Amino acid sequence: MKVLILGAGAVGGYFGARLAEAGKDVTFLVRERRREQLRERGLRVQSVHGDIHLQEPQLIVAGEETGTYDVILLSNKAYHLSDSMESIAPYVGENTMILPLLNGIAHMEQLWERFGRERVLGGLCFIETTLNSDGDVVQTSQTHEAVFGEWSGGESERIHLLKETFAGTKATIRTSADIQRDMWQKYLFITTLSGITTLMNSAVGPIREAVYGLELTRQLSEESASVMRKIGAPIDTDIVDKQMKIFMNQGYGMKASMLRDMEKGLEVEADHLQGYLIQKADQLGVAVPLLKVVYNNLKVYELKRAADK
Ligand SMILES: NC(=O)C1=CN([C@@H]2O[C@H](COP(=O)(O)OP(=O)(O)OC[C@H]3O[C@@H](n4cnc5c(N)ncnc54)[C@H](OP(=O)(O)O)[C@@H]3O)[C@@H](O)[C@H]2O)C=CC1
Ligand SMILES: CC(C)(CO)C(=O)C(=O)O
Repeated sequence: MKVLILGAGAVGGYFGARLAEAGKDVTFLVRERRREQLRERGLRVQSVHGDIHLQEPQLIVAGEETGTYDVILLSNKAYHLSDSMESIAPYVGENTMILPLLNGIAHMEQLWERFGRERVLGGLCFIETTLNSDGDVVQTSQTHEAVFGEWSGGESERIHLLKETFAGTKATIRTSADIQRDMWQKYLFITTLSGITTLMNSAVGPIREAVYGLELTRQLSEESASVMRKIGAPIDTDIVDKQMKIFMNQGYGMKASMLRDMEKGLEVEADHLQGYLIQKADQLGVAVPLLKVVYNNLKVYELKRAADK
């Protein structure tokens, strides 16, 4: 199978390098500046699971003619979705599968609208990874998992083929028969984790220790879960309890990628994650006061960032 990865950033660079390391036919669709950097340094990954150095990763920029691909992994940030969809469009054929690894859920509707529901799989990833100042991927904790499946559930023939394609890769790339639930639950987890760590400007350890840290984290999770339930999202009844346990088990220095991006002065996915849920909450009459504090904090960051430019 021919695999195209949109973006060679923290997530796409990591999983793409792992696939290439395993000998899969992987091409990265990147922008000009990233292509120059990757041509100069190669694609380097520093990882707790072993480093990788791809000296000459296969690279294209949008518009180059290569024909279509069997599967396209999307690993852009949500605020680059429109551009990313335009960039991949020439490489999408009749049977191409589009597998998004973005956090959140709102991108699914945009992808369905642009490419048709049939082509778009559900997907997500659990990984803590970032780019350093040289553009190398730095992956720092044990989990390095990507999950995919048919949005409508079950395991189809094409999902089976994709699973075989990804087999033998030194990362956990697995299927889910209920990817909708997995995506909503990951959305709940990341909305809470990115919300509380950016609001407190801290990794999870000090938040857990501070006087109201756990209470506020739970409140945030419960607010988002109540919106999701009102929407009819398929989340487990005890999901908040389960995710609080996961929160307790994270390493002391664990941070959401959104906080790492803020620390670097980069754009954040506030509208895509917290903003989307607040919009739904307001439409459905669900009170989400703490979620609004979190979102407002991100909006203040965005305003200050724009003023500093
Ligand atoms: N980092 C993490 O630990 C995790 C992130 N996620 C989620 O994964 C998604 C990706 O995050 P992450 O990898 O951190 O983000 P990064 O910013 O590190 O990477 C995104 C990449 O997409 C590229 N890109 C954007 N638009 C285009 C385009 N039109 N053509 C080609 N390349 C493009 C960017 O290229 P350029 O360099 O040119 O800007 C960039 O390299 C987000 O939704 C995030 O929330 C999920 C789990 C963990
Ligand atoms: C919580 C985590 C690290 C899990 O993959 C994540 O999705 C993020 O920080 O963006």
